[in-house]
Amino acid sequence: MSNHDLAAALENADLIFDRRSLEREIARMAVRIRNDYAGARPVYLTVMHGGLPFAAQLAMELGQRGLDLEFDYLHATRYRGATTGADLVWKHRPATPLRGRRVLLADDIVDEGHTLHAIRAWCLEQGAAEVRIAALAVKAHDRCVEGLCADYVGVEVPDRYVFGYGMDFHEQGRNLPAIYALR
Ligand SMILES: O=P(O)(O)OC[C@H]1O[C@H](OP(=O)(O)OP(=O)(O)O)[C@H](O)[C@@H]1O
Ligand SMILES: Nc1nc2[nH]cnc2c(=O)[nH]1
Repeated sequence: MSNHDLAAALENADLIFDRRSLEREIARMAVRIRNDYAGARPVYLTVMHGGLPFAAQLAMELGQRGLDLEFDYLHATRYRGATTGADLVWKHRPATPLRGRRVLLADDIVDEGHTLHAIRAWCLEQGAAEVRIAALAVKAHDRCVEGLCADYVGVEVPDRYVFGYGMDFHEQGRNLPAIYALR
């Protein structure tokens, strides 16, 4: 049994976005993305693990609107189950050649922005023609890396540790269909 009990965390957290409101925001985001990528077939990179539920939901909304995607994924982590960030560790890099391609990154959250900043830089080093970021959530504070800004954002979350809809509480709770913020 983990020291970090999910049931206790839920008791000590506020539900800030339920599934219906998140999926409504994802559908809105899909309309913008589909319009921006008309005639294109982007490489769609899911940032594991946290980006998985959001990336799946967004992909379906895009497919419904006629935008085809080339799927691949990567895993770069700096939290590794903890609630504060450290150095970024790459666990998997995408196999798809990125040279000359339009890349769309799908991740759950931009907090301090270090993760997506490094991932975007790596994609550009690989020769990507363009890299855009779709994030389910951005955290409201002024500690974000300069120059890192998501192109497509679902919701803004408070400056508290959040979990659910892909985001973990000590590697638990990723498949909760809502976002919670610890008090
Ligand atoms: O903006 P930052 O402060 O860099 O934090 C955001 C990153 O943190 C989380 O990943 P994490 O390192 O927890 O890996 P995980 O997706 O495997 O949980 C999240 O999925 C983002 O990728
Ligand atoms: N689960 C989770 N992961 C994060 N990575 C960066 N910030 C957060 C956060 O608030 N919650």
